[in-house]
Amino acid sequence: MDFLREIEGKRVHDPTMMMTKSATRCVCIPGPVIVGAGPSGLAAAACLKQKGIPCMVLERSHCIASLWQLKTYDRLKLHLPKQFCELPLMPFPEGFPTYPSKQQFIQYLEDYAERFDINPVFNQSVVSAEYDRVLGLWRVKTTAAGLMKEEKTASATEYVCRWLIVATGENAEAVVPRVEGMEEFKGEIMHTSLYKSGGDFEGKKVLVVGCGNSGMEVCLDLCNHNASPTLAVRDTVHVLPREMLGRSTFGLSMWLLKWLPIRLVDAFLLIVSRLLLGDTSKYGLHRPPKGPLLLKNLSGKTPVLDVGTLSKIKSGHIKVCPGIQRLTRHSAEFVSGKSEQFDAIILATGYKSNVPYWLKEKEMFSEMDGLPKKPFPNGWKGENGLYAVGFTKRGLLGASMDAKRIAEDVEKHWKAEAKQHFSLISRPSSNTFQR
Ligand SMILES: Cc1cc2nc3c(=O)[nH]c(=O)nc-3n(C[C@H](O)[C@H](O)[C@H](O)COP(=O)(O)OP(=O)(O)OC[C@H]3O[C@@H](n4cnc5c(N)ncnc54)[C@H](O)[C@@H]3O)c2cc1C
Ligand SMILES: NC(=O)C1=CN([C@@H]2O[C@H](COP(=O)(O)OP(=O)(O)OC[C@H]3O[C@@H](n4cnc5c(N)ncnc54)[C@H](OP(=O)(O)O)[C@@H]3O)[C@@H](O)[C@H]2O)C=CC1
Ligand SMILES: O=C(O)C(=O)Cc1c[nH]c2ccccc12
Repeated sequence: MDFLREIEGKRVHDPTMMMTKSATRCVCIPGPVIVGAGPSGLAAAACLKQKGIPCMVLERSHCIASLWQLKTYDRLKLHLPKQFCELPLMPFPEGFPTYPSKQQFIQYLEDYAERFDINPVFNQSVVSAEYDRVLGLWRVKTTAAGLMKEEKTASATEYVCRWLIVATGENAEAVVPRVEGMEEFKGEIMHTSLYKSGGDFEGKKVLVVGCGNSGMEVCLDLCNHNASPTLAVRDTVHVLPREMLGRSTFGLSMWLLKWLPIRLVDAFLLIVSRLLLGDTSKYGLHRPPKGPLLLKNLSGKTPVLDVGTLSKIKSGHIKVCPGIQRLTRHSAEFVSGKSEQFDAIILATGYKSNVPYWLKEKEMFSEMDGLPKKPFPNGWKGENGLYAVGFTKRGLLGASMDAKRIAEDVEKHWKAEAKQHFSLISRPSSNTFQR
């Protein structure tokens, strides 16, 4: 990282330093700092690199794409066809199947980082980022992830930069709901981010809470490993077949949306789903009043793309129950008043952004959900060189769109500033300082 310049060692004016008597390293970055080395951060870095703009990527984990490498289950595949999941500037390898496996996707991301020579600084958790109006620069503070408290303070670093690109993702933290009686329950309670395989639950009765794509697929996986899953569904859900009429449901929807209003495309999706899947409400999966694409657009709620779970529900291998009321030592009581014994509980209750915890600038991101306040497609740009990549609720496709826009925008400023800099250094008088 030859473009780094350590501009300051000990910072005597730093209040934390005065308290801890330790040093905060301060590093000045000429280009943007990108927070997060997931697909979004990598895409932004690649687009910048292609334009000759250096950047620094900070990652709290020890590897790239930590969500995919560390927090997803073994049987996971992309559930949108590969052409909708490619990052900019580098297609998937020819031999990849339509729905690449998690391992294939991770390999692609590793190759992507190598191809664009992206070398994130690992084990760096960004704990605060603040715009310094006097300097006109961002101050991004990190601690070394995984260290003890004292060591963390000792290894604190402040990165100073002109542009800050937030790429920490919509899925940065697991949502773990409070359920009455949770501490009494004797079996294991695990969030899907820690779930790997149904093999760990063979022969067990498992309650899966939440029926998004994770909950539905985990039920199928449990079933395939001879466990007995029950799915707790507290609300309505759209289940669509992953494919219809020989095409991917997602691809077909995007194509139809070019010609037809969303209302009609939704009506079409519901008719075909009814023909292929039957009436899902017969099995406890009631559909929302709004159509699947309209609901996705308005609330970000992703329809479930069925990869075989529904047939296991129909055959009775997966049971469906209403939401949980409370837990006891060995059982769950549902809102219907019924209760049932379980050996383990898997919380498929989703994820949330962590931006409000560390970004001190409060204009761009909502404090409520940690997502940009401006609706799609305008959420990528904030004030004073602040950007967001991967917060569109439109998966990897949305992240790629953001990354390209951000790189184009930064390039404008980068060129303008380089020009200014050049004209300053090339002016004869600029060689001498006039006091
Ligand atoms: C199980 C699952 C399957 C999915 N499948 C698909 C799919 O098939 N197609 C699709 O389009 N989308 C899918 N998604 C959506 C998913 O959000 C994207 O695939 C993608 O991972 C988003 O990339 P990202 O870089 O924005 O976020 P992430 O992949 O979450 O990466 C963010 C990175 O930022 C790091 N980070 C977070 N906070 C900090 C901090 N404070 N300091 C430093 N680093 C930090 C994290 O460690 C992480 O490495 C899936 C999501 C899940 C959970
Ligand atoms: N193969 C693939 O490509 C896969 C992709 N994904 C993607 O990953 C992302 C995350 O998906 P997922 O992990 O399923 O999370 P989601 O946010 O999509 O779903 C969470 C589910 O948990 C329910 N829930 C939340 N809180 C509670 C609570 N307190 N009590 C009961 N139920 C609760 C929600 O219900 P409610 O609707 O009522 O809030 C919802 O059904 C999505 O974008 C998804 O599409 C996930 C798995 C596989
Ligand atoms: O996987 C996700 O959560 C996505 O955001 C991508 C996605 C999956 N299914 C969809 C249906 C409509 C729009 C986006 C998606």
